[in-house]
Amino acid sequence: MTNNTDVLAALTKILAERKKGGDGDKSYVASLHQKGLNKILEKVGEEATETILAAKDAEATGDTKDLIAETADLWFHSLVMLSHLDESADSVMQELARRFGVSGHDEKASRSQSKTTHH
Ligand SMILES: N=c1c2ncn([C@@H]3O[C@H](COP(=O)(O)OP(=O)(O)OP(=O)(O)O)[C@@H](O)[C@H]3O)c2ncn1[C@@H]1O[C@H](COP(=O)(O)O)[C@@H](O)[C@H]1O
Repeated sequence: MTNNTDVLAALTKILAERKKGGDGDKSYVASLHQKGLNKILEKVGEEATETILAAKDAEATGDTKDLIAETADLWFHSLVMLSHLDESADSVMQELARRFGVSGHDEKASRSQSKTTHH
């Protein structure tokens, strides 16, 4: 795999295929779908915690190797979660594209403004 965007697209395709079917003994992703959403969410939570611990270690040691591996685990399991709910990375990329260039502070202010308008 040469291009980072290709990896995401290829992985998205494999994840969709695994969701349609697959032998849980041979495929980790198929086994997660068979175990169900709670198991997938448990993995997302576990990998999020491991990512946080790795980030603290990276700050202390300057070594980011484990941080990169744990973040990859977290992203991967988040993609399985999206796929389980018939969503994909593409929707998340579209949401990030929509937000692109809008300051986080401005976006938050517009959220509270629309809340007051609705009340
Ligand atoms: N990117 C990944 C990927 N990243 C992490 N993992 C797996 O995620 C699992 C989670 O790691 P853990 O250490 O938490 O595993 P564990 O302790 O055995 O898990 P539990 O028993 O506690 O649930 C490991 O088995 C890893 O191998 C992945 N498994 C698959 N992929 C991709 O998904 C594709 C489809 O995979 P299969 O469905 O297995 O063919 C592969 O070709 C890869 O591209």
